[in-house]
Amino acid sequence: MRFNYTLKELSNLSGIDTALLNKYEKGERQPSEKHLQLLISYLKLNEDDTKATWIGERIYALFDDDSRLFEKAMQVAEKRVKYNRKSKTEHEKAISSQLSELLKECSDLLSIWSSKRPLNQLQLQKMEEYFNLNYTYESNRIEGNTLTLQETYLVVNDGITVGGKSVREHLEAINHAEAITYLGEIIQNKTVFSERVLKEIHYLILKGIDRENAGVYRAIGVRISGSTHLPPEPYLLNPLMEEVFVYYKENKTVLHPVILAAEMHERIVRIHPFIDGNGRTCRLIMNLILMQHGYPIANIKGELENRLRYYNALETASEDNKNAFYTLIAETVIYALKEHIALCG
Ligand SMILES: Nc1ncnc2c1ncn2[C@@H]1O[C@H](COP(=O)(O)OP(=O)(O)OP(=O)(O)O)[C@@H](O)[C@H]1O
Repeated sequence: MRFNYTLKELSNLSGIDTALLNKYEKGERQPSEKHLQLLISYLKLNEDDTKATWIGERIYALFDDDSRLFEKAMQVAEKRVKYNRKSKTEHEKAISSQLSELLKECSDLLSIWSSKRPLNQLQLQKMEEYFNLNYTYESNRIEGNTLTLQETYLVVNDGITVGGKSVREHLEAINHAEAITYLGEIIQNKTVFSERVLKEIHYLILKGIDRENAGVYRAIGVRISGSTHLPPEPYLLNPLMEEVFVYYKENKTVLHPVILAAEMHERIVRIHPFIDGNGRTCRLIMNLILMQHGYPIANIKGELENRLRYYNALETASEDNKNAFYTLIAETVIYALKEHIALCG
């Protein structure tokens, strides 16, 4: 990498230490992603070419002379990239006529629900409290939390400690409720959904439970209990998650919002970027996208039959058949809309 400034000048501009800049220039060290971005902007480098060279160097350093491992890893990466680049037409192919009907029903019910609004402030607040609490209860129930709906209410609303239940279970209820409030703030502030937002939501989920891993991608391999799907190795997380957000950017105005929400849930949970809390975080992401489009929270129920349907749909989705997962989410959205409409009379 050649600089058109003296090291001192560039250091003053970019805030990068001169000794480090010296090593970057001599090729003795690779810049971090943050430094690379700074260098691209201050040196006015071609972003794509510079990033491609940088990634190439990192891959080379990672595999060194192990060409067998290199080829295998490249195949995995290529498969992922192809998967992420699926076009709208391919999505449409995955949508059965029955699912198209369900999506139409979602849109029609949304129009009815939108025409019922605005409700008076108190009515809206009461409804939100009711649905948000149910959502916290069910989402945590999927994850294995044993607090009942009533207990969840007491913990979240009255700060009451329930005898015989662990501190962790209490924190999970409080954290999830807080994460829903955060979704509301994102929508109100019109914050764009990004990787930073994803990590902030995850941070809220694990806050006070696992300080080290809250809001941070995992550094070790994970397995999903009961699933044959093997999430990617940690060194692939950053590029894969970057792809997910490229996908989001490219498709957010193209796909039906219910499909977009389901896709983002499925794509992120398949990568399983966090050590724990992936399910709850992905369900929150899905709901953030739905809410951004005016839909109410889609609450996947935690009772056994429904939980199994949810897991099975994710398992077949990881084998590239997403119809069952899309259908589950569309039906959950329809149920939520009908509940909301019924409550408004
Ligand atoms: N076959 C599968 N492929 C991809 N993801 C799956 C599969 N089966 C289950 N999952 C997802 O993985 C989640 C479990 O991951 P993890 O334990 O990190 O999340 P959690 O939030 O702690 O728990 P939970 O998701 O049960 O609330 C499930 O909730 C579901 O969303």
